[in-house]
Amino acid sequence: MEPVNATPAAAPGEPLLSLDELVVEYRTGGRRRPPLRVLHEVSLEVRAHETVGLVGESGSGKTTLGRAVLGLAPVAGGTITFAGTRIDGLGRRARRALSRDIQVVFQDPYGSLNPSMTIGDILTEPLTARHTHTRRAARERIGELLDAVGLPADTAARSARELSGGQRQRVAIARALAPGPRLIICDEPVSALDLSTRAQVINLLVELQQATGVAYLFIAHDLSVVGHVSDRVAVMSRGEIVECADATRVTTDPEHPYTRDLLLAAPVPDPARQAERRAARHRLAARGAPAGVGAAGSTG
Ligand SMILES: Nc1ncnc2c1ncn2[C@@H]1O[C@H](COP(=O)(O)OP(=O)(O)OP(=O)(O)O)[C@@H](O)[C@H]1O
Repeated sequence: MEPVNATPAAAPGEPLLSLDELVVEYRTGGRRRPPLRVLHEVSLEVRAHETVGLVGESGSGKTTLGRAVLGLAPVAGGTITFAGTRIDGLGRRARRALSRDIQVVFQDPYGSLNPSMTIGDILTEPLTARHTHTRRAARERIGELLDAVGLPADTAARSARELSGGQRQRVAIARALAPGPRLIICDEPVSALDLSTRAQVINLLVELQQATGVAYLFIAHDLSVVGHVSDRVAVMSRGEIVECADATRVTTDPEHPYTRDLLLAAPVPDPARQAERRAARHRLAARGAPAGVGAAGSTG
């Protein structure tokens, strides 16, 4: 049987994930055309037990950064280190072993769960795949996981298509938690949910972190959501991190003009600020961001 933890544990505050001058390039037009550079020498650290928010306009490279950590994007330069071990360029087997430590929750709760499987089977897979649990132990663990994410035990017998978006996202979180990871990449985990469900799922993620000590890399385009859950926030624009600091600082006293525009573009009830907000959204649009960036499900 393989060891329960493939990499040594890190104490709270110690570096867990480190990106050092990471470059990602996609080959889009065959060998003749130069590759498309999507991440430009990005450096970022996630410490054990902390949440780092990654915010930026659509197309800035946030998902690509998460995919690079998961070994799913082509790294053309720099390094990725997890708990002291270099993980860029790992072979398939080592990458599979690492999947115990690094998990992911995607945005789309409708696309990320196989509708032809029961929730029990979906949760059994990560528990038995590496022989860490017998089927019987897995059944017990599934009960605990469902309870931890606030779902009744009989959810195990249901299929994903019988569940709401919020319930599905809870299952996706339970699946990510199943192997006992030390880092979960949350890629826009609440963007597809309605406002009240968003708050519930965010609170759940915060509670689970307090209970398990898991670290999050929390990717979103909405600075208010990211600021709420994160210890530190990194702001990404056009494949570069333009600002990275304490979450309160970034959301109340940002240094970079781009971060200030992200904040200003967020929806506010105060009509006196609407003109300011429109101007910020125009500036963001001029940089290539869509008009909705920074505005959580809002208009005007
Ligand atoms: N497989 C791919 N092949 C070529 N280009 C890609 C690929 N994946 C992403 N890109 C490009 O990389 C850039 C960054 O995309 P990415 O999805 O990382 O941005 P994002 O900040 O996560 O955006 P969003 O918030 O819309 O998800 C975009 O220009 C995108 O078109």
